[in-house]
Amino acid sequence: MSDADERNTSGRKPLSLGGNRGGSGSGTVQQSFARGRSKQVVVEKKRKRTGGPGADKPVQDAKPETPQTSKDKARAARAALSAKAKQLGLSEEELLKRQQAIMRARSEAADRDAKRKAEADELERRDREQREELEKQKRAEDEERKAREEEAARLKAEEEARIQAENAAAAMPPEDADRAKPSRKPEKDRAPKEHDGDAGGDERSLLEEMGGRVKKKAAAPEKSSATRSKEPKRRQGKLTIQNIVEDDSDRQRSLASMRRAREREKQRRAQQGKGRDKVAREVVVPEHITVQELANRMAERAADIVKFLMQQGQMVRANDTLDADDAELIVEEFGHTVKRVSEADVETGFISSEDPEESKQPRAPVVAVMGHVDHGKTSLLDALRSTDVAAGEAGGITQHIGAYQVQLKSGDKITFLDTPGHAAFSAMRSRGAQATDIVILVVAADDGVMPQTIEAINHAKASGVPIIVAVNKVDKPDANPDKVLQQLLQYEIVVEQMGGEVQAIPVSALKKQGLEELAEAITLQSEILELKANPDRSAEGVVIESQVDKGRGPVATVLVKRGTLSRGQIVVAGSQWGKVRALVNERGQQMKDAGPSLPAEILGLDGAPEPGELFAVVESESRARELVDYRQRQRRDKSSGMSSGGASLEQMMAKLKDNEVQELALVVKADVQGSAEAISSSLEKLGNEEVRARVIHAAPGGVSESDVLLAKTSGSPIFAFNVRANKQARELAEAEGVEIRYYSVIYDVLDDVKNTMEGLLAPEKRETFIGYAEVLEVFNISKLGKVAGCRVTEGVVRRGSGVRLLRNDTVIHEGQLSTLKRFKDEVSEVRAGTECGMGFENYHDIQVGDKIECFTVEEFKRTL
Ligand SMILES: Nc1nc2c(ncn2[C@@H]2O[C@H](COP(=O)(O)OP(=O)(O)OP(=O)(O)O)[C@@H](O)[C@H]2O)c(=O)[nH]1
Repeated sequence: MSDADERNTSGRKPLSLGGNRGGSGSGTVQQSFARGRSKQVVVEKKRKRTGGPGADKPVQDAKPETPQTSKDKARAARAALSAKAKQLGLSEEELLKRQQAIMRARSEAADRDAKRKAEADELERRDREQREELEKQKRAEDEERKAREEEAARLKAEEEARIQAENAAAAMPPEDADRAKPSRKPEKDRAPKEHDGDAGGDERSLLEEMGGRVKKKAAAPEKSSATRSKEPKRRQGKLTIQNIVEDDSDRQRSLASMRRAREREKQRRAQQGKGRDKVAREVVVPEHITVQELANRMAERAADIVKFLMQQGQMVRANDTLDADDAELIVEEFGHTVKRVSEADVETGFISSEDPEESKQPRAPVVAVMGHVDHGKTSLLDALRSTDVAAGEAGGITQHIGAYQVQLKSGDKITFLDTPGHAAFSAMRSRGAQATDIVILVVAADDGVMPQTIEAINHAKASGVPIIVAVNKVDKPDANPDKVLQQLLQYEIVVEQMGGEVQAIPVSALKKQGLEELAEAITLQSEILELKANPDRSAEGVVIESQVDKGRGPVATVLVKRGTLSRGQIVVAGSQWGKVRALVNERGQQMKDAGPSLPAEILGLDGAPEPGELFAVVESESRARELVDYRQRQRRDKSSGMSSGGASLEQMMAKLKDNEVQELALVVKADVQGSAEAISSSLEKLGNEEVRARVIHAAPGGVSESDVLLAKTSGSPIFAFNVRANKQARELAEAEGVEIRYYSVIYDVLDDVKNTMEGLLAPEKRETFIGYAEVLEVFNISKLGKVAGCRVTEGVVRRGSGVRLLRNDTVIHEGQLSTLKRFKDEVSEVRAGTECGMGFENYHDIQVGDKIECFTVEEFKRTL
């Protein structure tokens, strides 16, 4: 040790383990040189680094240390070691060994860690290499596959091109075929490219496109199979003609499936389309519409509507009419939208607005002659016209309206309407008043004011038409004109003679007295009224009368109110229309045209219009048809009112239960429209709250087959007034069991119907009391139920008679006496003071002490 210390002082590194214990071992070795020379060399042995931080320190510190500091440190370390050994109770040796052992263990742990890390790095590297290898491989495979596909497509295209070229060559002359071959090839070459491009899109888009092109469709499955599995890849790999054939068979299957897909798509679109239409449809709903028509407009089935309404409790048929509200509900229920319109819009412009004042010219007054029966209306008109119309009238009653124009001596013209005087014609009279400017009220001086005189006054007043009173028959000895004028006061007709404004002219139609004065009065009145009309426009007016003439067909007597009616014009009158074939005046003369206030018969209509209806010239046939169709529809709806319009189950039940009112349906045919109307209005006035007549059809003309059919369906007889049934109608009526009754007097029609209706009246029931019985005992008899053992206390009891069971003087049952026994025998009657057994029909709650009242009921026929 001391040697070492000496050498150290000479600057040599000491060879000691102790001083360099931390990181390296060092010592001196004898190095021999040539020729026996030797040298002491200090050898320092570096220890391997250990992982521990404590272990590093001495090594790091060792380098920059000078030998002096190192020595000091070694000393310090030794001192610390000995201090620590002392502290732990160990010798320095032991502590040193322990520390060496710890160092070794640390070094070994560090080695293990390093080894593990190296292994992990190695594994990662190998894995990466493997992945790279795989990717490389995959890329190579992809390239190979692509190349194969292109090759396959090329071969196929070539094959197809070849086949087509062969076909073309077969079809063409040889030189054309040669030319065609190269030109078609590039086209075919392009085809697979198109494939590739399309294949980029997905399969669904192909289906939706529905191209229907075979090539496109063929590409889809091929591509999809190639991307989906490896199997087709293998198949494609072995590309032979066989392979292409197999591809063809694939294509066949694909086509079939595409077709199915196309069908499915079609269906889906159809359904979608349907749904869309349903929502989009706007349904025009007029005021009335049949179920069928509504179904058509909604593009639904009528049966579906019927079914729907049935579910709602309404029983309708396809031909039944629904009102707009019902139709709207249905339309909305079926998922459509509603557009309500008024069909009446068609009427707009039929009657035009007022003409400008400057276009108007004076016109003749239209005068209606009204009054009570036989007060001399016709005679007065005759006198005014100097023609005898009254002579030709059957039974002396004017059965239809007439219109005539007369020219006075002064040149003034007056149009007269001869309205009938019978009460049945009141409706028509009211129309006459509507068409008139002045009413001449004929009152017979010997008879005075009568019921129909009053009616005429009321009509005239209601329509605001001024009245001129003609006090007729002043020639008669018992004539009292003043009395007539006084009577009229009651009805607010104050004549001039009485200080009023109404003109009253005493006349005698028979003696032709006072006629001029009457004409003057009319002229004066019309001057006051300033009657004017525009003659230079299309004609409008009113139908006065109509009939179906055997030879001439439908004839309508019209009064032109403004404009001028000419032959050849198209006229709509009520619900009839036609081209004016002829215009005839009251004398039977043909006219070319008819101006304002002129009455004329027009021929050429397709039916007889209703009196009082307005007529007008229209510009075209189509316009006429449109109007007439609408009006006829309106009439049909009106006449079928009850049966159509949606009879609900409730209504049906109510109708069945409600037998209180009986209706007698009737069909009336008459010689002229006026008679038909008169009869139907008179008939409808008949009846009471229990029974009434309903005229379902009243028209002029003979009885036709259609009338018979109508009567048959409504279960009605036909009342033919002054007309006959044709042969076919007669035969049909016989076959169908329809009764046709012929009449020539209106009263007979009314009487007959009245009698029939009386037959429909429920007979009157009169009850007669016949006896009382008292219940003494009640027996239960198995077959009969409860039977009362009674004693008849008053009168007589009869089997089958009506009975009332009274308990404490209260009626608790009313019914029929079904059992009446004396001992064990059934008897028909039992008299007072006798005991008997009594049983009720369907009633068994009888108690001892009850009273039984017996009565009979008699029925009496009722009259209206
Ligand atoms: N003495 C006399 N008799 C008259 C006069 N006017 C009419 N008569 C008679 O009275 C009767 C009835 O006359 P019509 O002209 O038919 O009477 P109407 O009011 O037209 O009768 P209807 O058409 O049935 O409503 C006839 O017999 C006439 O001869 C008259 O001024 N003096």
